[in-house]
Amino acid sequence: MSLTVSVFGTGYLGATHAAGMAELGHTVIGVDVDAAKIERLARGEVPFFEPGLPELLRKHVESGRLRFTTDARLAAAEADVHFIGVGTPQKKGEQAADMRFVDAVIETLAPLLTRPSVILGKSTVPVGTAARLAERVRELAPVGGAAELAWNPEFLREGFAVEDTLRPDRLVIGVDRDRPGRVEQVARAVYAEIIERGTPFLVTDLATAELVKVSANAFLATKISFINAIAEICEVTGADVTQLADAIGYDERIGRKFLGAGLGFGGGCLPKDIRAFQARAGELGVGPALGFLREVDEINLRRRERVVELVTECAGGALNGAKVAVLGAAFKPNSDDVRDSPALDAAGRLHLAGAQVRVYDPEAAANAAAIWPTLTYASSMVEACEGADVVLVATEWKEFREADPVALAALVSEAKVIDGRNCLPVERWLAAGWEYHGLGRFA
Ligand SMILES: NC(=O)C1=CN([C@@H]2O[C@H](COP(=O)(O)OP(=O)(O)OC[C@H]3O[C@@H](n4cnc5c(N)ncnc54)[C@H](O)[C@@H]3O)[C@@H](O)[C@H]2O)C=CC1
Ligand SMILES: O=C(O)[C@H]1O[C@H](OP(=O)(O)OP(=O)(O)OC[C@H]2O[C@@H](n3ccc(=O)[nH]c3=O)[C@H](O)[C@@H]2O)[C@H](O)[C@@H](O)[C@@H]1O
Repeated sequence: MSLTVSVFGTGYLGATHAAGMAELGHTVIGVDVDAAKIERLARGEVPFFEPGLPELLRKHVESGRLRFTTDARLAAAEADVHFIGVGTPQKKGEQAADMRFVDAVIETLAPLLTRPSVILGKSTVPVGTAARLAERVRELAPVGGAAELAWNPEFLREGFAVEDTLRPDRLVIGVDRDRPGRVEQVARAVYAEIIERGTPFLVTDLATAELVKVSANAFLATKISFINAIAEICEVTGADVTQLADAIGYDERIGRKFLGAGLGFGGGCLPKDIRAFQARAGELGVGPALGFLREVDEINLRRRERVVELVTECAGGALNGAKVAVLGAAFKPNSDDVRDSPALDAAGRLHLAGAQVRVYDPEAAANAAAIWPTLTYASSMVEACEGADVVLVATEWKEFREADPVALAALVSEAKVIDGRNCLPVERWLAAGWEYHGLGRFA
């Protein structure tokens, strides 16, 4: 069944979700308060880097199935289902999530709902938010309880956003058990094509759906920090964390995924989500239950310091004036996102410590420069490496993993590389004469 849906927020999540909904056969209206972003999207341009998304978005903009507007009234007038995909960043100077964007959508949209409608929240929110917003919708909507709200968390990964949207591992929808309505049925219609393929479709209460999302991210963050804690032990014992991860990863109960030791996790989600989760647990009087997430955060941030330490050692004990090539600024490859990026953070720390840093990233330089305008940005890997005393691989772009170590060795001043993502073929780099340092291996 083809529906008309709106998506509030057209950032990494919202723009992908809007294009994905169109691909599933629905008519879609993307709504954002950022007029410049909406203008670009309406022309069929994606204002950020996400593989596969430009093609999908353009296809549906051109067919007329996907439109963009800044006018919430248009969405309220035409759509029966409204997704909320606006940001929930960390509050400045606090651990908690800033809910003002989600709240603003409800305050704008709910009074415009003059016919039975369904609101599906996708943003990552503190547990208890959905129940609060459901109440607010009933208060504000002219149709009262005929405007229903459910929570439908999103699990997409940047870099694989289109694939994850169209072929998710599971769909979760949290509903208000005390007010059974038509929301579950509508959600089933929205995702019919995905459900028909046998994708698990879990219907829970509101709190469980909210907690599923933050628990998943907390688990992923914990897994990464676990292996990075072991990397610290490997560094003082001469052990190799990548071999160790392979060995424990063969145990199916553990699994090899997310045991990539290195510079640690960053991005617009894992760091702020584990902090917001701790803050919420504190508010609920169960702070100690999530005390371990503080350690997870600390282990993660220590990896950034360790990289600076390694660069300093490679530069002969002092960073002042050392020429450092930093390859990568994005928080992960196949993304231009630099929010809480370990790569950019390490580059910034090196710069502040007096190193002459030249950063190269195939997609993220413009976003990086907006945060760190005082860093020097090279337009190629070669330009970044020319004359460098130390090369730091900070984001595992394919271009770096597959770089020719012989050619690079001829460009640099000193052939010393720190593999901040344990992603380089070590034997090739050693054979090309490089002094190689990984994290948790060959330290
Ligand atoms: N980026 C990702 O891969 C994923 C993000 N999430 C969650 O999705 C939410 C959004 O994340 P991102 O897309 O990364 O954020 P983002 O910062 O890229 O995009 C947020 C968008 O919301 C817009 N916005 C703010 N107030 C608005 C309003 N009142 N009405 C309409 N639009 C408004 C902003 O202008 C911006 O374009 C967050 O809660 C995040 O935790 C969940 C899964 C994946
Ligand atoms: O809530 C969200 O926004 C999303 O957060 C993460 O997705 P994403 O932030 O796009 O990226 P990940 O692939 O999870 O990587 C996060 C960070 O962990 C790092 N990482 C990942 C894996 C690993 O083994 N080691 C490691 O250091 C990456 O380099 C990156 O900095 C989750 O994987 C998604 O399921 C979730 O929907």
